[in-house]
Amino acid sequence: MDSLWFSVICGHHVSPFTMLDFDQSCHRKHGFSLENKLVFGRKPYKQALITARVVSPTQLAIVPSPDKEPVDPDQNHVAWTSVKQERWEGELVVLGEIPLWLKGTYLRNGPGLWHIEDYNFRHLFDGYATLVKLNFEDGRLIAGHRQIESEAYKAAKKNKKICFREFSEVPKHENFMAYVGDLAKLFSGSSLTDNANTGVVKLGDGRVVCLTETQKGSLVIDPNSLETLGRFEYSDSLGGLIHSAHPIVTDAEFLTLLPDLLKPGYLVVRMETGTNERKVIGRVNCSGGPAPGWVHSFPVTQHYVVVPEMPLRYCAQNLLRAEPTPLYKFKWHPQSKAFLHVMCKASGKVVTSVEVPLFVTFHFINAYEEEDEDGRVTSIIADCCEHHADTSILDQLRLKNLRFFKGEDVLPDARVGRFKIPLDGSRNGKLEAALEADEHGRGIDMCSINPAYLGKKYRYAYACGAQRPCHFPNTLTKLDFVEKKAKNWYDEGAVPSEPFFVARPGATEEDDGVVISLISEKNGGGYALLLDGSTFKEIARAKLPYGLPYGLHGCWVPKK
Ligand SMILES: CC1=C[C@H](O/C=C(C)\C=C\C2=C(C)CCCC2(C)C)OC1=O
Ligand SMILES: CC(/C=C/C=O)=C\C=C/O
Ligand SMILES: [Fe+2]
Repeated sequence: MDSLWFSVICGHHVSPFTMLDFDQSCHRKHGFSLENKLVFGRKPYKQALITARVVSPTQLAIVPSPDKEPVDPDQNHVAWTSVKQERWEGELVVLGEIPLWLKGTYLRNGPGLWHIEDYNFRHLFDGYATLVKLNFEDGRLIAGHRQIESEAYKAAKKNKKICFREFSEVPKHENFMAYVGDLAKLFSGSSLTDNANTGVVKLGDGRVVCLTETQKGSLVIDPNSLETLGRFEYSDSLGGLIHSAHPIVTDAEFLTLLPDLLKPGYLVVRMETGTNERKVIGRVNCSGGPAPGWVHSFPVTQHYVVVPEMPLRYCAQNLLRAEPTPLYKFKWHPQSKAFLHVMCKASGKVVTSVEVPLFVTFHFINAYEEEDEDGRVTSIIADCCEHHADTSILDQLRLKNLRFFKGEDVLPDARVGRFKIPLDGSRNGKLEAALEADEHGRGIDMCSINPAYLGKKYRYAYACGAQRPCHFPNTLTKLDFVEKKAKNWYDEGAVPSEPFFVARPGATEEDDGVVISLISEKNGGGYALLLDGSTFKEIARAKLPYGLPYGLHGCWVPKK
């Protein structure tokens, strides 16, 4: 318990206060002292200019980290180190200015705890979910983080071992019969994880849901307390075990894809806001391969859903294995080719399926329709963070690789892949870079756009790029698809998470707003960063009491 952070005393608010006041009141009320451990104020550190909401440390279920004292700082970057404790909340000191119009909560989800007892997980995606919040109001910022209480997480803590199948980790079986029993449970889905560690979305009715690739890993949370409220139960009988981890969510609906591993294809489904019932829009049959391609995400236009069929396909044999394969639950099938299918949202009809060059992507950025002079849709443009049809990025995201950086340039190249899908019956689509990849250091992933441009012609995207040499995307980049230029933000040794764009209410320009990112620093620290959406210059930053692990995707919950 060498460096625990308490989010301070119970039942009262003190703001602003000096460390001395704080320490004394803490001692008076609770009989413990913080011994200058709050080092996140402005210098001198004895003045911790925070407002503390008060949680007794005895109420915190503390998860001690097994990590030993840092030997080599490169191997112990806080981005890849388990979160220090289960939860924390407090006000941060803001340097710069938070726009007064920014009122609401940014939530970010991600895998933040990569060990149980002394067993260390292997892959970034295995970690138990850590939810982070940044609550902005009146230029002030209250931050917090909390572990998501999935069944998988609770069972692991209780039994001191992994109890469900994670991305690459599988529970260890005591004997062969236990293994066979577990396989049976795999088919029913009961052995699959509900560790909702990938994203978080705000539904049109206000419910906030954390998600992962398993359907059972859809968990409702309270965006203020970050408490896990329970499972989001899909009330339909569509079944299936997996879905896209990135549904398209608007105020009106929730669209997602349900891969069908038995009869290779995908169901395109829609859940109307205010309901828990998904209804089938239509079905796409795969054009190649023994199984559907992995659909981590997919794009939509105003009238169409684009269903990607990557040659990186789900693999039933690999699903059954106890030890991870180089491609985990997937298999690379270049001979099966790659396709994009376009489904009309209104009719559920597949209007075209085109073969495209082989590709690998986690994240589609956006898509839109191109029209001729008579307003007829002639083609669809779909953009994604494309890894040059190379699956090695999956291996690069093993914790062993992320924790080892000796200055070598090992991040595989990536580009903004721009697909052009003709709607004139042609059988082939094109794939080209939307801009010179050197503009963003030949690394690109973790993207966001102005949500008002979802499915529409757009000019800007925000993402993580690369400043070489590096082993992981280490810049924030603003992409301009008209000028074909990028603006880059970089802080040496820092690992920034997905830049998230929030539009200024009433804005008319696409990039009028702010970009939020959480930064994990090389010295173990961390801060929340706000960039101007237009100039891409820093407007504010606020240091966290300690650096947080890397996180994946976020959402914005505006203040009501
Ligand atoms: C990316 C990304 C992956 C990750 O996924 C987590 C899980 C638990 C995935 C599990 C599975 C597959 C990837 C393939 C099919 C089977 C199944 C076991 C459901 O979180 C991420 O962000
Ligand atoms: C971290 C990442 C993918 C996350 C998926 O949700 C990719 C990083 C580099 O491309
Ligand atoms: Fe993702």
